[in-house]
Amino acid sequence: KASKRVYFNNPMWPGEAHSLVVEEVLFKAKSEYQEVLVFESLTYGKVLVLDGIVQLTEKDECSYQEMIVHLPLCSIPSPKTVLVVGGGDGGVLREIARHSSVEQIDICEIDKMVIDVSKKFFPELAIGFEDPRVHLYVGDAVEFLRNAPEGKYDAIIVDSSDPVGPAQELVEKPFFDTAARALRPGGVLCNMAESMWLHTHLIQDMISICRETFKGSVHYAWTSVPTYPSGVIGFLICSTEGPPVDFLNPINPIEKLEGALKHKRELRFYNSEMHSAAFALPSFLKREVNLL
Ligand SMILES: NCCCCCc1nc2ccccc2[nH]1
Repeated sequence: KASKRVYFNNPMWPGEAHSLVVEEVLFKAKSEYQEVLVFESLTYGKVLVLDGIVQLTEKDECSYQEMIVHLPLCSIPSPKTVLVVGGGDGGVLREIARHSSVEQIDICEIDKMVIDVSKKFFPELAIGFEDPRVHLYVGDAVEFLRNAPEGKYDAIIVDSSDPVGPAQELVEKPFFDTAARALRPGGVLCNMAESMWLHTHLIQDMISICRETFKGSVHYAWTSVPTYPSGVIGFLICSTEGPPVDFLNPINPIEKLEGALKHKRELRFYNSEMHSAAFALPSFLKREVNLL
């Protein structure tokens, strides 16, 4: 069976391309917001692509999903209310469900097709929607947050796609202002924050906005995702003014997480050493972005 190769060229990574061998295309359609593609790859399992950008593969999604959730949630004592912006594939919900202190998980995803496609093709991620603490809102997160009660959330996780489509508004100041207002004092925000190799200007812009909006602390952390061009993705992690948050030394030890397993799947990437290491930054990045 001849398999073909797909090449991912994109203005987000000019001058380079990432490619994967395709065994079989499983789904391809245009939603109200973006093109949604799912295919079986030769070596990374099933792959979810939105507007030509790989969002996740079965093989390496654990790196992104576990780090974007446990870096913030393991940094605050017993998180209870969490909001997910984006995250329609369900992987972030699956990871939040490991925290037994969490009582309510709101998720605001704009594109229903992403949810339906994940439930059909990525059951090991969409399992996150089965947790009884999850409340799903399909709509625009800026609108959702404008109507959210002040100080409602302990943590907000922004699992967005790139700011070149429906997620454009999730890197702009109004969004950060509404997120800060919806967080309790000492609450934490964790956003997907692109690649240190490719997007230091965008990272700097986000940091500048967050330094104004979040009077607690602002940190950049990163992880390895082989199927993201440049091989890494970063996270911008902020806390509002209030009880200080020490992101570099997780207070919720990993044992508590393992113990809270609801769905019998062990952590494949996150642990407390990877947590602390994620905040270690290369010298060029420390020079190019003002993190302290
Ligand atoms: N919603 C999951 C995160 C999606 C991130 C996708 C992504 N991965 C990238 C790698 C390099 C440049 C831009 C990128 N955008």
